[in-house]
Amino acid sequence: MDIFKVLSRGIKAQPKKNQPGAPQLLPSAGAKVNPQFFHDNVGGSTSKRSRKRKRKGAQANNTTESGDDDSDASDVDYFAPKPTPEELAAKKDAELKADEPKKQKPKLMEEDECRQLLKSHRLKFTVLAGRVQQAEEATEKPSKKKQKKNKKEPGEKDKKKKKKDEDKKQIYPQPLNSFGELKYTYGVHPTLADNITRQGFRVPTEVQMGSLPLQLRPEMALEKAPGVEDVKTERGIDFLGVAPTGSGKTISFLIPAIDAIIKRRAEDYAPEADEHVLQAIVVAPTRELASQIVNEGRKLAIGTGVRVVLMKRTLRLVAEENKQEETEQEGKEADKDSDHDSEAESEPEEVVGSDEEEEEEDSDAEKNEENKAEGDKKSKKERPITRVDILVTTPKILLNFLCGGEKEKGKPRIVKKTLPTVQSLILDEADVLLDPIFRKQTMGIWRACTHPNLGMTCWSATMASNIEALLTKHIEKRAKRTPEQTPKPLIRLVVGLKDTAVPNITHKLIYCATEPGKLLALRQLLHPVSSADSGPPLRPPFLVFTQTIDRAQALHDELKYDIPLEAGGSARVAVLHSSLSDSVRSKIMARFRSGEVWVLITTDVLARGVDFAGVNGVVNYDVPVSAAAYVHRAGRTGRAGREGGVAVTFYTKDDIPFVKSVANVIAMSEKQAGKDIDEKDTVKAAQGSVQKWLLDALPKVAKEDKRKLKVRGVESRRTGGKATITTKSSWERRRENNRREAIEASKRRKREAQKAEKEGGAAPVEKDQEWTGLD
Ligand SMILES: Nc1ncnc2c1ncn2[C@@H]1O[C@H](COP(=O)(O)OP(=O)(O)OP(=O)(O)O)[C@@H](O)[C@H]1O
Repeated sequence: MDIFKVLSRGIKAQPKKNQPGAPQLLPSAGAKVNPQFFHDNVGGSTSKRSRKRKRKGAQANNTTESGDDDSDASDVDYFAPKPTPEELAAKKDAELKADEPKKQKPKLMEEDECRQLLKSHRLKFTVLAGRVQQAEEATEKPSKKKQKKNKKEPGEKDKKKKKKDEDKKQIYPQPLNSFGELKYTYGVHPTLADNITRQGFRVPTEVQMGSLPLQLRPEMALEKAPGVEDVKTERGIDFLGVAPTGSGKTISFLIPAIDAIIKRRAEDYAPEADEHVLQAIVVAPTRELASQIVNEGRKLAIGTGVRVVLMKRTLRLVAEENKQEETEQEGKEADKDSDHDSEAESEPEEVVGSDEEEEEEDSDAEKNEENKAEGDKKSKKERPITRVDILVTTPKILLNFLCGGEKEKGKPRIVKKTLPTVQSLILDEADVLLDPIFRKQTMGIWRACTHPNLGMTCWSATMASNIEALLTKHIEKRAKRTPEQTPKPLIRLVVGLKDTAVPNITHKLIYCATEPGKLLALRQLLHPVSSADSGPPLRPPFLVFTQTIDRAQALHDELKYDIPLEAGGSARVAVLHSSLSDSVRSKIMARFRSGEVWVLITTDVLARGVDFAGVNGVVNYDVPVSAAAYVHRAGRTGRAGREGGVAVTFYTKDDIPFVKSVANVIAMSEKQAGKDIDEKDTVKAAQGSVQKWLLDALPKVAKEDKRKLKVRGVESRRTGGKATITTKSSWERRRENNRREAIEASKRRKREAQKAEKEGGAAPVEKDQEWTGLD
């Protein structure tokens, strides 16, 4: 080793912050983050506990900024003896133990303190359904005349009333102050609790603070809350969690699911019984997200004996035959009562959604696997049943199992099997799972879970009110068919403002006059000429979203040689979409996670749920088709409270109908982050990105058009034409077309000549088919 080099490292002056060469605050820069989003000072003073937490957080931030954190000392002192890995592990364990509160009788917070802490973290709980009073009122149905009259009431009045009612329903349950409380206050199994701390999670995020006590021990969480006399929790609760992207919703549903299984197993222990009984199903819209959930679940379940498995086509589960008549009847009832969304229930047995629009298309690899399996019926019969406690699945693949095969064109599907042992159904990204794209499939799975005490939890960063209403109505209806006839309380937690924000990242809207202009702008981001041109710093790795698979592919073809060979070349740019096979998709994911791929071009298949801790930025090459789509795409950066993420959105004049809603999300995000304080004029916050005068001048888009845009996107980008991604001039494209046509014509002539020769005749003479040369 060069000793001079080592010595010089110790004396080399570190560049100061904000100077060239100084380390930048980037999401991938490290793990020193505070995963909590909000710390408001409520009413001028915060509670003792929250003050304590805030000081802790502030300290962590200060030490990070000043750079004099203890843990960094050994990095600076190059001659200090380095601890062995065993010593480091022992030190970490000791630190974790010191963080835990001593075993003591659970101490609950007083009402006021609780209320202030919840407010300071912007946690808002509402009982959406299942209050005993409500259930009684619901039985006294208003007459049809009265209903009509109510509908005619002026909208403003209705809105005010609705808001008042919602405020009334708000409740203040106990929050989780530290992960240590899980074990000692909420009775979580010690192995599971240890697995949580071992993953390095120190401070619960807001959604974890709010949701874990209620899911684990609802009666205790509501013990000191006022106004909950009519919220009966003996049979558990149903839960709806709406929290920002990257806020830790995954472990919020996995912890209670795993813990419930451990407890049930301990209660119903029978030496001869099968240890693994399917008790929980997690449904996610894409395969990438489903396998990510499996990984998270397995880490949490280490040493607990709980098996978390990813659903596959070839997997066999323990299921019962469905009593078909009963299901039909159920479907008809649901259909009769449906008044706000006919699509949801119009064909109760036809449970599969539109194959065309689905993100989850069958991959070749899976089809081959299936064909092979079908070809050998004998081996299929012999295939053993998979022992599983928690099943993670995409909707279609589980429904195919329940219906006994794939959908035949034009035929309605019947759910032939039920899953009576499932006691917990979890919908991750619930708004998309209950959207028309997946709704019939999700409903089919829900109906197949026939346990009378089935618990339902739904999660997303965005939740439209019609989806929420649909969910509430179905929970209530289902409850009427149970022996108790009353629904469990459905409690909704909203973290921050509902639906609208990605608060901890920088947003940027860039106008490009033409489609090729977008390509130039993207290249400008990749290779900025000067820092002034480059806008916000966008460093690899980053994700680029396009509207369609074809566009993703075309953009990849354009960009793959943009990284110099010396820096990795075309291996640094990759494309991932749903028409690639499963194995290719997972290989690309692994390469992106490991840092080998710097620019990953993709479609909305990666927009939801997928967690890449190191992603520094997101580029919306094509504008997202709705505010929710923007939230999810932009939320792939700045995960777990990491700051420094950037979301850049290009728009052309074709995108005008979408820009307003995107700008509003940006404004809300900045407002939530405290960057803009203008209460009334939300769009003002986005002035840095898009001009307010321009936004004001934009036409309002009709609801129906908005719906069409959401499903189809910008039409010209689907069909190609003007919106084709290419940097070639029209002259070059024409020349290429001519050349291609000439080659094809020549091949055709050759084929025909050969054919004629074989048949013994003369070669055909082509009329008017001369090559006209290059244009
Ligand atoms: N308490 C915590 N402290 C630190 N990091 C956490 C904590 N809880 C979760 N994380 C990490 O935060 C990241 C994001 O979590 P997760 O994927 O669950 O977010 P999410 O809310 O489901 O996001 P999305 O809405 O995009 O699906 C993960 O890498 C996870 O390990």
